[in-house]
Amino acid sequence: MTTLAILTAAGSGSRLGFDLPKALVPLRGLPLVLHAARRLTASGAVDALVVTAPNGLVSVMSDVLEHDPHVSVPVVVVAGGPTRQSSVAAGLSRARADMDTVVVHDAARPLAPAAMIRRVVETVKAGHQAVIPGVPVVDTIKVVAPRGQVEAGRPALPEGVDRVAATPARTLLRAVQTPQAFDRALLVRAHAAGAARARTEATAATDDASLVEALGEDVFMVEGDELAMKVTTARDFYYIEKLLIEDGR
Ligand SMILES: Nc1ccn([C@@H]2O[C@H](COP(=O)(O)OP(=O)(O)OP(=O)(O)O)[C@@H](O)[C@H]2O)c(=O)n1
Ligand SMILES: C[C@](O)(CO)[C@H](O)COP(=O)(O)O
Repeated sequence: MTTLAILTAAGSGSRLGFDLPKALVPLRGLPLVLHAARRLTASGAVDALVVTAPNGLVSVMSDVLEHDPHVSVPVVVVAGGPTRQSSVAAGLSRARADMDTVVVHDAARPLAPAAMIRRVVETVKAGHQAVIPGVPVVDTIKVVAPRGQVEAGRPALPEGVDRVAATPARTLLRAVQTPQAFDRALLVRAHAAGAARARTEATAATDDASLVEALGEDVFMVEGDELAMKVTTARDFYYIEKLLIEDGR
Protein backbone atom coordinates (compact mmCIF):
# COMPACT_ATOMS: atom_id res chain seq x y z
CA MET A 1 0.00 0.00 0.00
CA THR A 2 1.33 3.41 -0.92
CA THR A 3 0.99 7.11 -0.08
CA LEU A 4 0.25 9.85 -2.59
CA ALA A 5 1.00 13.50 -1.82
CA ILE A 6 -1.04 16.20 -3.54
CA LEU A 7 1.05 19.36 -3.54
CA THR A 8 -1.15 22.38 -4.21
CA ALA A 9 0.69 24.96 -6.30
CA ALA A 10 -1.98 26.41 -8.62
CA GLY A 11 -2.58 29.67 -6.75
CA SER A 12 -1.66 33.08 -8.12
CA GLY A 13 -0.17 34.53 -4.95
CA SER A 14 -2.11 37.79 -5.19
CA ARG A 15 -1.50 38.62 -1.52
CA LEU A 16 2.24 37.97 -1.93
CA GLY A 17 2.26 40.45 -4.81
CA PHE A 18 5.30 39.18 -6.74
CA ASP A 19 5.42 38.92 -10.56
CA LEU A 20 5.33 35.09 -10.57
CA PRO A 21 2.69 32.63 -9.31
CA LYS A 22 3.58 32.05 -5.65
CA ALA A 23 4.75 28.42 -6.00
CA LEU A 24 7.34 29.47 -8.60
CA VAL A 25 8.79 32.36 -6.58
CA PRO A 26 12.44 31.53 -5.74
CA LEU A 27 13.37 31.28 -2.07
CA ARG A 28 17.19 31.24 -1.75
CA GLY A 29 17.31 30.28 -5.45
CA LEU A 30 14.73 27.44 -5.40
CA PRO A 31 11.02 27.82 -6.23
CA LEU A 32 8.74 27.38 -3.19
CA VAL A 33 7.17 24.30 -4.81
CA LEU A 34 10.56 22.63 -5.06
CA HIS A 35 11.36 23.26 -1.38
CA ALA A 36 8.04 21.62 -0.47
CA ALA A 37 8.49 18.71 -2.90
CA ARG A 38 12.03 18.03 -1.63
CA ARG A 39 10.84 17.92 1.98
CA LEU A 40 7.95 15.58 1.13
CA THR A 41 10.43 13.28 -0.64
CA ALA A 42 13.01 13.53 2.16
CA SER A 43 10.41 12.45 4.71
CA GLY A 44 10.39 8.98 3.18
CA ALA A 45 6.65 8.92 3.90
CA VAL A 46 5.47 9.64 0.36
CA ASP A 47 5.66 7.36 -2.71
CA ALA A 48 4.34 9.63 -5.46
CA LEU A 49 3.48 13.28 -6.02
CA VAL A 50 0.66 15.02 -7.89
CA VAL A 51 1.30 18.75 -8.19
CA THR A 52 -1.38 21.25 -9.19
CA ALA A 53 -0.22 24.03 -11.51
CA PRO A 54 -1.80 27.32 -12.56
CA ASN A 55 -3.63 27.09 -15.89
CA GLY A 56 -1.14 27.30 -18.77
CA LEU A 57 1.88 26.51 -16.55
CA VAL A 58 1.68 22.71 -16.38
CA SER A 59 4.80 22.22 -18.53
CA VAL A 60 6.75 24.94 -16.67
CA MET A 61 5.90 23.24 -13.36
CA SER A 62 6.84 19.83 -14.80
CA ASP A 63 10.25 21.18 -15.85
CA VAL A 64 10.89 22.53 -12.35
CA LEU A 65 10.07 19.22 -10.65
CA GLU A 66 10.99 16.44 -13.04
CA HIS A 67 14.66 17.36 -13.40
CA ASP A 68 15.37 17.84 -9.70
CA PRO A 69 17.69 15.10 -8.37
CA HIS A 70 16.23 15.45 -4.83
CA VAL A 71 12.67 14.68 -5.94
CA SER A 72 13.14 10.97 -6.27
CA VAL A 73 9.48 9.86 -6.42
CA PRO A 74 7.29 9.86 -9.57
CA VAL A 75 5.70 13.28 -10.22
CA VAL A 76 2.57 14.11 -12.23
CA VAL A 77 1.58 17.74 -12.79
CA VAL A 78 -2.10 18.58 -13.38
CA ALA A 79 -3.92 21.87 -14.00
CA GLY A 80 -5.54 23.20 -10.82
CA GLY A 81 -8.98 24.73 -10.52
CA PRO A 82 -10.34 28.15 -9.52
CA THR A 83 -10.08 27.41 -5.77
CA ARG A 84 -7.74 25.41 -3.56
CA GLN A 85 -10.55 22.90 -2.94
CA SER A 86 -11.05 22.35 -6.68
CA SER A 87 -7.29 22.03 -7.20
CA VAL A 88 -7.08 19.32 -4.52
CA ALA A 89 -10.03 17.55 -6.20
CA ALA A 90 -8.15 17.64 -9.53
CA GLY A 91 -5.12 16.07 -7.84
CA LEU A 92 -7.23 13.51 -6.03
CA SER A 93 -8.74 12.32 -9.31
CA ARG A 94 -5.24 10.99 -10.13
CA ALA A 95 -4.99 8.81 -6.98
CA ARG A 96 -4.91 5.11 -7.80
CA ALA A 97 -6.85 2.51 -5.82
CA ASP A 98 -3.62 1.00 -4.41
CA MET A 99 -2.81 4.35 -2.75
CA ASP A 100 -4.32 3.91 0.69
CA THR A 101 -3.19 7.25 2.15
CA VAL A 102 -3.34 10.73 0.61
CA VAL A 103 -1.37 13.68 1.98
CA VAL A 104 -2.46 17.19 0.98
CA HIS A 105 0.24 19.84 1.30
CA ASP A 106 0.59 23.49 0.22
CA ALA A 107 3.57 24.70 -1.78
CA ALA A 108 2.91 27.87 0.22
CA ARG A 109 4.35 26.01 3.26
CA PRO A 110 7.78 25.26 1.77
CA LEU A 111 9.66 24.48 4.99
CA ALA A 112 7.40 21.87 6.63
CA PRO A 113 9.98 19.58 8.25
CA ALA A 114 10.32 15.92 7.30
CA ALA A 115 9.69 14.78 10.91
CA MET A 116 6.35 16.59 10.98
CA ILE A 117 5.33 15.10 7.60
CA ARG A 118 6.15 11.63 8.97
CA ARG A 119 4.21 12.33 12.19
CA VAL A 120 1.03 13.15 10.25
CA VAL A 121 1.30 10.21 7.82
CA GLU A 122 2.25 7.66 10.48
CA THR A 123 -0.75 8.64 12.61
CA VAL A 124 -3.04 7.86 9.66
CA LYS A 125 -1.26 4.56 9.02
CA ALA A 126 -1.77 3.73 12.72
CA GLY A 127 -5.54 3.83 12.17
CA HIS A 128 -6.67 7.45 12.55
CA GLN A 129 -8.31 8.22 9.20
CA ALA A 130 -7.87 11.99 9.08
CA VAL A 131 -4.89 13.72 10.73
CA ILE A 132 -3.86 17.38 10.66
CA PRO A 133 -1.05 19.36 12.33
CA GLY A 134 -1.92 22.29 14.61
CA VAL A 135 -0.16 24.88 16.75
CA PRO A 136 -1.53 26.87 19.71
CA VAL A 137 -2.71 30.41 18.93
CA VAL A 138 -1.17 33.39 20.71
CA ASP A 139 -3.87 36.02 20.14
CA THR A 140 -7.31 36.06 21.70
CA ILE A 141 -9.71 35.07 18.90
CA LYS A 142 -13.22 36.56 18.63
CA VAL A 143 -16.16 35.40 16.53
CA VAL A 144 -18.04 38.31 14.94
CA ALA A 145 -21.67 38.32 13.87
CA PRO A 146 -22.16 37.82 10.09
CA ARG A 147 -22.20 41.15 8.22
CA GLY A 148 -25.08 42.21 6.02
CA GLN A 149 -27.61 40.32 8.08
CA VAL A 150 -30.06 42.51 9.99
CA GLU A 151 -30.03 41.25 13.57
CA ALA A 152 -33.45 41.30 15.18
CA GLY A 153 -33.80 44.07 17.76
CA ARG A 154 -30.35 45.57 17.02
CA PRO A 155 -29.52 48.77 15.14
CA ALA A 156 -27.67 48.41 11.80
CA LEU A 157 -23.89 48.75 12.21
CA PRO A 158 -21.87 51.43 10.42
CA GLU A 159 -19.29 50.36 7.80
CA GLY A 160 -16.12 49.08 9.45
CA VAL A 161 -17.78 48.06 12.74
CA ASP A 162 -18.58 44.42 13.62
CA ARG A 163 -20.39 43.07 16.66
CA VAL A 164 -18.46 40.50 18.70
CA ALA A 165 -20.58 37.37 19.07
CA ALA A 166 -18.29 35.08 21.10
CA THR A 167 -14.82 34.49 22.55
CA PRO A 168 -13.84 30.80 22.25
CA ALA A 169 -11.54 29.51 25.01
CA ARG A 170 -8.02 30.06 23.67
CA THR A 171 -6.67 26.92 25.30
CA LEU A 172 -8.88 24.91 22.93
CA LEU A 173 -7.91 26.77 19.73
CA ARG A 174 -5.23 25.64 17.27
CA ALA A 175 -3.98 27.19 14.03
CA VAL A 176 -4.01 24.46 11.42
CA GLN A 177 -1.19 23.76 8.96
CA THR A 178 -0.46 21.32 6.18
CA PRO A 179 0.38 18.53 5.37
CA GLN A 180 -2.98 16.99 6.22
CA ALA A 181 -3.22 13.21 5.70
CA PHE A 182 -6.24 11.02 5.08
CA ASP A 183 -7.40 7.55 4.29
CA ARG A 184 -7.87 7.88 0.51
CA ALA A 185 -11.44 6.54 0.38
CA LEU A 186 -12.53 8.96 3.14
CA LEU A 187 -10.98 11.96 1.38
CA VAL A 188 -12.58 10.98 -1.95
CA ARG A 189 -15.96 10.74 -0.19
CA ALA A 190 -15.46 14.11 1.53
CA HIS A 191 -14.54 15.89 -1.71
CA ALA A 192 -17.46 14.28 -3.56
CA ALA A 193 -19.90 15.42 -0.87
CA GLY A 194 -18.47 18.97 -0.86
CA ALA A 195 -17.97 19.34 -4.62
CA ALA A 196 -20.74 21.92 -5.07
CA ARG A 197 -18.82 24.32 -2.77
CA ALA A 198 -15.58 24.20 -4.78
CA ARG A 199 -16.36 26.73 -7.50
CA THR A 200 -15.84 30.03 -5.68
CA GLU A 201 -13.62 31.28 -2.83
CA ALA A 202 -16.74 32.43 -0.98
CA THR A 203 -18.06 28.86 -0.57
CA ALA A 204 -14.98 26.63 -0.93
CA ALA A 205 -13.60 24.78 2.09
CA THR A 206 -10.42 26.43 3.37
CA ASP A 207 -8.89 23.07 4.26
CA ASP A 208 -9.55 19.41 3.46
CA ALA A 209 -10.20 18.38 7.04
CA SER A 210 -13.30 20.56 7.17
CA LEU A 211 -14.81 18.54 4.30
CA VAL A 212 -14.24 15.39 6.37
CA GLU A 213 -15.78 17.09 9.44
CA ALA A 214 -18.83 17.97 7.31
CA LEU A 215 -19.38 14.23 6.80
CA GLY A 216 -19.55 13.83 10.57
CA GLU A 217 -16.29 11.85 10.62
CA ASP A 218 -13.56 12.37 13.24
CA VAL A 219 -10.47 14.44 12.44
CA PHE A 220 -7.43 14.08 14.71
CA MET A 221 -4.68 16.59 15.42
CA VAL A 222 -0.94 16.18 16.03
CA GLU A 223 1.67 18.78 16.85
CA GLY A 224 2.53 21.18 14.03
CA ASP A 225 5.76 23.12 13.62
CA GLU A 226 6.66 26.80 13.30
CA LEU A 227 8.70 25.94 10.20
CA ALA A 228 5.48 24.84 8.45
CA MET A 229 4.19 28.43 8.45
CA LYS A 230 2.35 29.63 5.35
CA VAL A 231 3.77 32.22 3.00
CA THR A 232 0.85 34.54 2.34
CA THR A 233 2.30 38.06 2.33
CA ALA A 234 5.72 39.51 1.43
CA ARG A 235 6.46 39.81 5.15
CA ASP A 236 5.97 36.04 5.55
CA PHE A 237 8.31 35.48 2.62
CA TYR A 238 11.16 37.51 4.12
CA TYR A 239 10.62 35.91 7.53
CA ILE A 240 10.79 32.42 6.09
CA GLU A 241 13.93 33.36 4.16
CA LYS A 242 15.48 34.34 7.49
CA LEU A 243 14.40 31.02 9.06
CA LEU A 244 16.02 29.16 6.17
CA ILE A 245 19.30 31.04 6.61
CA GLU A 246 19.24 30.35 10.38
CA ASP A 247 18.56 26.68 9.58
CA GLY A 248 21.92 26.73 7.75
CA ARG A 249 20.61 26.39 4.17
N1 LIG B 1 -6.91 27.74 -7.12
C1 LIG B 1 -5.94 27.44 -6.25
C2 LIG B 1 -5.64 28.29 -5.17
C3 LIG B 1 -4.61 27.93 -4.30
N2 LIG B 1 -3.91 26.80 -4.54
C4 LIG B 1 -2.79 26.44 -3.66
O1 LIG B 1 -3.25 26.34 -2.32
C5 LIG B 1 -2.22 26.75 -1.41
C6 LIG B 1 -2.76 27.76 -0.41
O2 LIG B 1 -3.34 28.84 -1.11
P1 LIG B 1 -2.96 30.36 -0.90
O3 LIG B 1 -1.90 30.50 0.12
O4 LIG B 1 -4.24 31.10 -0.71
O5 LIG B 1 -2.31 30.70 -2.31
P2 LIG B 1 -2.81 31.67 -3.42
O6 LIG B 1 -4.22 31.36 -3.82
O7 LIG B 1 -1.76 31.59 -4.46
O8 LIG B 1 -2.73 33.10 -2.66
P3 LIG B 1 -3.65 34.37 -2.83
O9 LIG B 1 -4.98 34.00 -2.21
O10 LIG B 1 -2.92 35.44 -2.10
O11 LIG B 1 -3.77 34.65 -4.32
C7 LIG B 1 -1.09 27.33 -2.26
O12 LIG B 1 -0.01 26.41 -2.27
C8 LIG B 1 -1.70 27.53 -3.61
O13 LIG B 1 -0.80 27.38 -4.71
C9 LIG B 1 -4.22 25.95 -5.60
O14 LIG B 1 -3.58 24.92 -5.79
N3 LIG B 1 -5.26 26.29 -6.44
C1 LIG C 1 -5.04 24.65 4.16
C2 LIG C 1 -4.47 25.77 5.00
O1 LIG C 1 -3.09 25.93 4.72
C3 LIG C 1 -4.59 25.36 6.48
O2 LIG C 1 -4.24 26.41 7.30
C4 LIG C 1 -5.16 27.08 4.77
O3 LIG C 1 -6.49 27.04 5.20
C5 LIG C 1 -5.09 27.56 3.32
O4 LIG C 1 -5.67 28.84 3.22
P1 LIG C 1 -5.41 29.76 1.94
O5 LIG C 1 -6.18 31.02 2.14
O6 LIG C 1 -5.86 28.95 0.76
O7 LIG C 1 -3.92 30.03 1.91
